[in-house]
Amino acid sequence: MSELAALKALSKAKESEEKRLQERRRNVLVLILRHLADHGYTDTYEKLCSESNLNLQKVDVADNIDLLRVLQEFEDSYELKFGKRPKVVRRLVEEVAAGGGGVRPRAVSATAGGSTGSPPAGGPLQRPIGSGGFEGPPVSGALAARQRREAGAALTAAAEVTRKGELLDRRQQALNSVKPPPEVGMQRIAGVAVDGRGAVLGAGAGGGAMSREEVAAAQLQGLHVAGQAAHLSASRPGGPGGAGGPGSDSDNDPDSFFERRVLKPLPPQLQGELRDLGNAITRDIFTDSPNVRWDDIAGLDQAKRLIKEAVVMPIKYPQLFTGLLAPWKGVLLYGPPGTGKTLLAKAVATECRTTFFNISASSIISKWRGDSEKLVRVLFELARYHAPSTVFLDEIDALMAARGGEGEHEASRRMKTELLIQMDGLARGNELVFVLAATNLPWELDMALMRRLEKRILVPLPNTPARRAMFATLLAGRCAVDVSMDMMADRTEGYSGSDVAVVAKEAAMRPLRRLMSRLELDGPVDPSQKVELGPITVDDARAALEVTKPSARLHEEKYRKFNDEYGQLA
Ligand SMILES: Nc1ncnc2c1ncn2[C@@H]1O[C@H](COP(=O)(O)OP(=O)(O)OP(=O)(O)O)[C@@H](O)[C@H]1O
Repeated sequence: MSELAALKALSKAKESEEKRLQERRRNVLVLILRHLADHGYTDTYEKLCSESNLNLQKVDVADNIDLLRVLQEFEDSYELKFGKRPKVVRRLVEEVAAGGGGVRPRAVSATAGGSTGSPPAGGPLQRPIGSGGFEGPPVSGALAARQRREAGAALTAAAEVTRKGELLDRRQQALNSVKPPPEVGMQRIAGVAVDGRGAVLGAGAGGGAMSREEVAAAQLQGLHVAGQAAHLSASRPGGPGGAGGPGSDSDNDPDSFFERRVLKPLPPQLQGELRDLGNAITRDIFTDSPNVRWDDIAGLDQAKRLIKEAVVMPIKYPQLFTGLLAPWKGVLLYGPPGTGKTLLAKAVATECRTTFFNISASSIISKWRGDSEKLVRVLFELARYHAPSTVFLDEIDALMAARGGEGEHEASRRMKTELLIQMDGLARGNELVFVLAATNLPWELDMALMRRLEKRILVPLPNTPARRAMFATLLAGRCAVDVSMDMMADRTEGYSGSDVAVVAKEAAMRPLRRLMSRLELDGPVDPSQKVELGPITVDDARAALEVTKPSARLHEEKYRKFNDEYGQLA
């Protein structure tokens, strides 16, 4: 082949490569447009149409292709090639850009298949340098090469900016550690005080002496942590009570980011006031997992088993639960107050990663009185839309006491009817939407509702081993060696789980009270003196048991009778 012919062939090959690249860029945009349209991101769709000069009236994806499938195939082929799933998305943390005061995302972990560097300044939303966009004439080979060079230079500059930013960040951190701003002061104290399970409180982390108020505040902070152990796993990082809050441990765990649920935008059929209601309900949806594990709930083995069978398994293995074995759509959890009904519902949502709608009857009644019928409709619409979902209706008795009673408000009657209609809809449909209703007064429920809550599960008072387990967890590391968990468990027959938590808190308060009164009497705190929060003694434990009475013994006989008549016995 002559030199000229070789050059011509080369240039032709380049041209067709350019063409393919252009086509690929356009295809990506069309795939994104289709994805946005299918998933209801209408505003973004419109915007992208006008920016890219494309729309789905002009072009559309070919049959059997969509973005999710493309991604899935990429993941499969990557796994085949490298023996592991690719990490497609990496977590970014937002931080104040050094110097500029703006917010820019910064990568904290690398993608499995990607680079470890930070993205260019400006963040991932910035149009990639050299992309050329779909609009405009095709990019020539020379131009593309120049763009690649420019892109390389821009990346280097961006990396430089990031490095400088990090240096500034580090300097800022150093400054902060010397002179904390007022709101950080409490965290500094808490850092010392949280260790307060029999811990030693000394000088603050900043090196300065702590004032008496600071020590007291720190103590209270420590107590607050104990108070959150209103729940067994409060001491677990990211556990309930602190789950998902800003700065919580789960925030620092890269994997918890991937557990966070991405909510779709509201369905387009919700318009006007229904849309407002939809927005209000969406705000109450847990996007973070409620973070309650089965093991966090002491005892209740039978209730756990029945709930797993009724709700968890059908979500995990839907193919086994069809026809006659179609899952129950309504489950009633009933029993004395404070026995773990809410915890059980949260555990279902955590274990199954369902969208969790937590609606208490009192909020429907107080917040939505006039609109409660519409609210119920929108709630179920959203639950279906975000399926698999669990709708937890707490205090259902307040909502669904027998209908038709004297003085029953018309709006309330309509709301109840709507709830029944919606539950019938669930029973007929195939969506994985479960209603978990909870009540302390099951005998007051409307019979029509009872019929729809097909599975009824008693959540009883905790037995002795369960109470023992609760005390052991709640008081871990706080007691003197001779405080016996068995004694505490034996002396709390008839107490509910939340009563047990109150006893534990009351016992933990006693050493704190002693410390507080010493602080009050002794005058200014000498920074070199160690201030000790002593352990809970046997006397403390006994006194706590003495002053805390069981709150849930009432109606014992009624629960038994109701369970015999309507409950699930095995
Ligand atoms: N089985 C249990 N294991 C661990 N903690 C429990 C248990 N039961 C109750 N608790 C404690 O009691 C608190 C209240 O529990 P929960 O809200 O689940 O009770 P509930 O049955 O829903 O109460 P109510 O009927 O009053 O709404 C929990 O936060 C937890 O601290």
